[in-house]
Amino acid sequence: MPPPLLLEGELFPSSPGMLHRRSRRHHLMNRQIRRCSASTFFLIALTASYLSFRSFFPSSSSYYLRFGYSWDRLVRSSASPRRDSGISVLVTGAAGFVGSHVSLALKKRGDGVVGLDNFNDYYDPSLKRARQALLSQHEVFVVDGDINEAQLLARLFDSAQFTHVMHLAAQAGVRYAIENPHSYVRSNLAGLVTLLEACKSSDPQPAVVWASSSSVYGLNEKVPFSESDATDRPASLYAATKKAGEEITHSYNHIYGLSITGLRFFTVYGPWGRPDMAYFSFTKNILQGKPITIYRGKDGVALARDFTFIDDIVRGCVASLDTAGKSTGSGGKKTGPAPYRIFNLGNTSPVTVPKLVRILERNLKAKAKVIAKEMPGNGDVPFTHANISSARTELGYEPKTDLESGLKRFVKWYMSYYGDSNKGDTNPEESRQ
Ligand SMILES: O=C(O)[C@H]1O[C@H](OP(=O)(O)OP(=O)(O)OC[C@H]2O[C@@H](n3ccc(=O)[nH]c3=O)[C@H](O)[C@@H]2O)[C@H](O)[C@@H](O)[C@@H]1O
Repeated sequence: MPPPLLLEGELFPSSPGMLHRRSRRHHLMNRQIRRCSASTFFLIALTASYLSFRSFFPSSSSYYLRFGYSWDRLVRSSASPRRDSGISVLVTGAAGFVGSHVSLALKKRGDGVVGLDNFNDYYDPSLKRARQALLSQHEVFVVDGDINEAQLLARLFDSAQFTHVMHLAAQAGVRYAIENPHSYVRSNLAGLVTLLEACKSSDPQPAVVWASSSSVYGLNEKVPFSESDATDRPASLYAATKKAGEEITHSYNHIYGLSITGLRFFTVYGPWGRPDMAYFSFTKNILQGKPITIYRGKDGVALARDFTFIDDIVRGCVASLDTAGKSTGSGGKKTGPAPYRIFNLGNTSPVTVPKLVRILERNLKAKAKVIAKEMPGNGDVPFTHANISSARTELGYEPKTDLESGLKRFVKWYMSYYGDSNKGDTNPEESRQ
């Protein structure tokens, strides 16, 4: 194949002058090509080393977003108390129902608060984002992360000196365990242990207050339920994981000197509540003219719950933080005994589910279309009733809100949040009702 014309002319010039000029041009071009190759090589090498540097981190951009200078600054500033002798609290599940309320209450009285939440889609995550937005208005920083991320927890404890951890992140819901048992193991067992490991290794160790559940009483028939009652007959996997949590926290208290307070919440309800709970989904269905199912116990007996209003629960949580003794461990070793406490936080006045529906009907000015069904054997218990003497004595806990006034406040919030647009339709738990 003949060589290209231009090249032929360069190699066999028609005149010496031309040869000279062409040879200089040729020389210059060669130099440019060499320079080009060198810079191309340099660029390739640079890109390669950048890429291999990036691969050290799970995701470089999220790494910098999470652990960059401004992330640290946000964590530190959010964790700093604004009052003398204020406490500094890491609240897990901060975008959840109880977590968001407790975070706000602490921040409002001048304590430092950093939230942690994985924003999972067990129920409508947009409600969790709305709670986060509210917290952000009050300068509470909520970190997007999971309690199973040991590296993240270690970094949080490095960035701020938390005096307390309010552990509320969990897989909630009694009946959903039939559908997704592993999410209970992941959050309520594995996540709990990862969090306790971080607490035990932190120096100084924080005091831990965490959410257990009234469901640990399971098939207990002695009423009202007292903390000293047997809790060895759970009726659901959810209850079993909460009971296991009480044992797990006990072992961390015993071995590492972590100060532990477990709170057995009794069916908490109120504004910004959880859409998977009966009072919430009943409200939505009544407004939409859809039927609701009311379960009945043996021989048609109405089921009852010791429904407890969120503000009362918040007071109990804050009092638990305030009275929690210090952890005694250091460098992963206990230096003396630390407090281990368990309290019922209930309302002490159980109300039947049909009565709950009647109160909702009055507040919503609408009639419920009721389907009555026998309670399915999927983890439910017929009734709950809290003895709160211990919480009264040790925490000064005194519930102030009856179901009538609490539901009134819930309905007011529901109407202002959703309007009558029935926005609740987008909730994933819809399919679970
Ligand atoms: O106190 C607790 O420890 C627990 O309280 C609630 O669990 P639960 O009391 O079962 O609350 P709901 O799911 O709101 O049910 C309340 C009552 O309504 C009944 N119900 C529920 C749903 C339904 O469609 N129909 C119905 O009659 C239930 O059987 C129950 O008696 C929470 O969902 C748990 O996360 C929490 O740990």
